[in-house]
Amino acid sequence: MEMQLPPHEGDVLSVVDMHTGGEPLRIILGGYPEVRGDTVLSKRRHVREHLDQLRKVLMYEPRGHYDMYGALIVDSEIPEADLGVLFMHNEGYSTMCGHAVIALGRFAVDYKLVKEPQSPETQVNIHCPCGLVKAFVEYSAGKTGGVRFLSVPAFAFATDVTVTVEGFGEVTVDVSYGGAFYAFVDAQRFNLDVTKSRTRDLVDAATAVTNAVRSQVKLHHPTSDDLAFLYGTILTDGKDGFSSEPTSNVCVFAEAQVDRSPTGSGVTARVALQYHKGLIQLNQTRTFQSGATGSQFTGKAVEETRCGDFRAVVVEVAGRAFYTGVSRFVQEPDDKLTHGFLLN
Ligand SMILES: O=C(O)[C@H]1NCC[C@@H]1O
Repeated sequence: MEMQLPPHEGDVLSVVDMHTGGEPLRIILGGYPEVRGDTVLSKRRHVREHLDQLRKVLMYEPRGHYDMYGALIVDSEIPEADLGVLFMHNEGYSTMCGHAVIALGRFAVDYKLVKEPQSPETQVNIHCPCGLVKAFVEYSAGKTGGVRFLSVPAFAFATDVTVTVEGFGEVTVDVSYGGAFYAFVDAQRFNLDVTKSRTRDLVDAATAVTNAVRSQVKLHHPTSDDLAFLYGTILTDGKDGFSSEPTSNVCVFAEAQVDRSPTGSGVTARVALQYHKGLIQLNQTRTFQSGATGSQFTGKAVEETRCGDFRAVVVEVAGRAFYTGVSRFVQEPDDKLTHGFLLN
């Protein structure tokens, strides 16, 4: 039977679904109104203020779920960018997303958003809200594969900051930036293990840390105030010294959303932190494993740079994304739940 659209009213939202290390990415192909704004950052403000109901339609139940993640492709004001992108999740709009860049790199080549793919790698310049991210997509015999990307300058913002965390007392955290700001804590501080503990316990501890840092530490970013907020907390296994063994972490971001992947922007921030502490050298590759699914990314600092007054590094992260399907979503006017809902 041929697929036909059911009864509906209004625009049909069409998407391609992928996952990177288990973390979903819903790439929006059509159905969105024009996103106004001269820059990718101002487009991010525009969708937040004027089109947020569409985020809920696509991210929330019944079409999505609590931990759904999305990407909306937009025009970029940077001439060398192949595409601009806005990221969305259960609470709003992120400034950087590594798992999405890994998926979008493949998608951009497969859906011909770049001219003339090159073997063995095709470069795709993706303008994220945090800045230009260069992705390199494996390409041979017409097929796309793994993706590595060079992120925006990443830096340790503050180390050994003590905050008072509700339910846990004083906790010492590091705060680092990898396109978004994260707090980092060894899960042992909460008697938890990122690979074995219940997800709910990891989420509770990480969320308490996020709330504490958000209210007690003032963040700033040298290039834009839009970037100066804490995106989430990453609990680690504490294995930050260089080793050829993988190190595990779990990222809890936005509104207690759990990343299934090792978190590309988190790996970027964690590598910057390890480099800042003298625990790794340039070009020493580490493997980062998701405590949630066991999926892996690699990460290394490849170059020293600056970001305003911060000593920063360019970090390369690599991983693999897969397609899971395509969908067309419709709405019916008498459906009271059409705008989406979440269960807490
Ligand atoms: O890989 C990343 O960077 C992202 N995954 C979900 C949370 C982060 O934005």
